Amino acid sequence: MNRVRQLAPARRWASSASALSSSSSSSPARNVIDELEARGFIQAVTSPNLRTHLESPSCVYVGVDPSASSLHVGNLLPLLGLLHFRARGHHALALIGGATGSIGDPSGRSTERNALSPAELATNVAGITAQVERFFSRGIEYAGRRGYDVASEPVGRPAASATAVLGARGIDVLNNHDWFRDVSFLDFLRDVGKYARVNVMMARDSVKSRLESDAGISFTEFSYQLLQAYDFATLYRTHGCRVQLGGSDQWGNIVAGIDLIRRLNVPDGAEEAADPAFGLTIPLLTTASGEKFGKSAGNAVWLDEARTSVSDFYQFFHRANDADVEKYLSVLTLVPPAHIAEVMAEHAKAPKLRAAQTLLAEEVTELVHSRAAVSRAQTVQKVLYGSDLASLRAADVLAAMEGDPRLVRVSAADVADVPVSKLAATYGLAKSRGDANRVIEGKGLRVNGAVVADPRATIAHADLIDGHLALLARGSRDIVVLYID
Ligand SMILES: N[C@@H](Cc1ccc(O)cc1)C(=O)O
Repeated sequence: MNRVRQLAPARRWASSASALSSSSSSSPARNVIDELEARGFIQAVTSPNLRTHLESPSCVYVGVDPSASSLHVGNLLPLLGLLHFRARGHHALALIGGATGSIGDPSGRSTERNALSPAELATNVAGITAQVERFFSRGIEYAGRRGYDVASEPVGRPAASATAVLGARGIDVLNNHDWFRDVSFLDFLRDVGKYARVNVMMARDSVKSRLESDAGISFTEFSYQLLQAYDFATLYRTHGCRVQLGGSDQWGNIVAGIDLIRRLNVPDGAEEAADPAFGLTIPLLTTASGEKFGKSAGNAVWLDEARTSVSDFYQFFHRANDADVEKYLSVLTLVPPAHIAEVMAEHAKAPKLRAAQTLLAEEVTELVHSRAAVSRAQTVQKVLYGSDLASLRAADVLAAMEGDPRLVRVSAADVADVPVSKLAATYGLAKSRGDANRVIEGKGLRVNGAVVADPRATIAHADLIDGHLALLARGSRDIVVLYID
């Protein structure tokens, strides 16, 4: 089940990674930092030297803890950040926190987490690992379609010792349990804890805010920062990875890693010539009204299609507010900034057409699901919004709405000569025929887009879309699609 690459256990790790500057490969076309900055991806960097560092191919990592069995749209930002690095010729590592996920990061949380059972954790690790793999294989193809040179493997061969472990795709997915499982508690206290200063650990935002609360913080969560620091130091040693990317709440953990790398690799008393490693944080994505991005009516929007259907996923982005859509296009898609500007200018002329939201929904759905998923989602969209109904193909609707309870297959005999008020009641659009009659009287029922005037009207074959479809809609929300064989 554990499909990630196995690493040699990290027992001794005092040797430093070889210098990146010795790499003779050609540099990526454009400094990824400029691109990330232009797109509003950068909250803070740990050193101004990061830009120079990234003139040469480098290795960058992002960690994801498996707190659920699927990622949600809120996880997209760091993954897209990593994709930008890969698309600009750097080597990207996605780290699944099989070990850290059993501890729980206190960053950005006001209360202690409930520990996951080992079985839950294993399910989550498997789910998220597969999803991250899929995200990057689709992401690399998507980047290729948006004009990035991703066909060749990244020139990033940061450390001589890393050549053996860096995969040819330029993206690797690792699991930190692969090195933590061989580290004993005593090893950890001796080799890592010795370098950590408790006063510094207590001053981190994630810990400080919890120390002030009545419940305090457990020793377990307090130690989390050291685990993440150890990851960074391990990837530095095994992969020559010198850059970590994370959400803005990850600043303290990233800095803890850089401190540890420095203590382990810069001999006591030596001048710190250069930054041994770097961190870069991404701003928290919020809506214009200040809410955290990624919830739809209080529920997370998942990347797993079994949890959030492709069409709900598409609709979530299609519903983005005018005030948010430009920012989302910048950080959640690889549409070039100049094109975003054009679309926004077009959008400003006729916001009702939702040109910008359509582009956003199309791009993110293509990136996360596929191009075929975009057309399926758009078919469902036409059905739900009653737009351009005449262009619908019955077979497409069947395929796009497969498994959707709003799609009902019936025989011609089920519908022939049956008054529409009865159909509405039978298929759940009204509580009873009386209710249906009242809705029809109030001009609240439509069949294939046309308002029903007479409750006794029946649906003739000629009324069907593409010979098979009768879309019954009550108001703007409730809909039943009858597919008549
Ligand atoms: N702490 C990160 C996940 C992470 C885990 C391990 C790492 O090495 C890095 C990051 C988070 O909660 O988002």
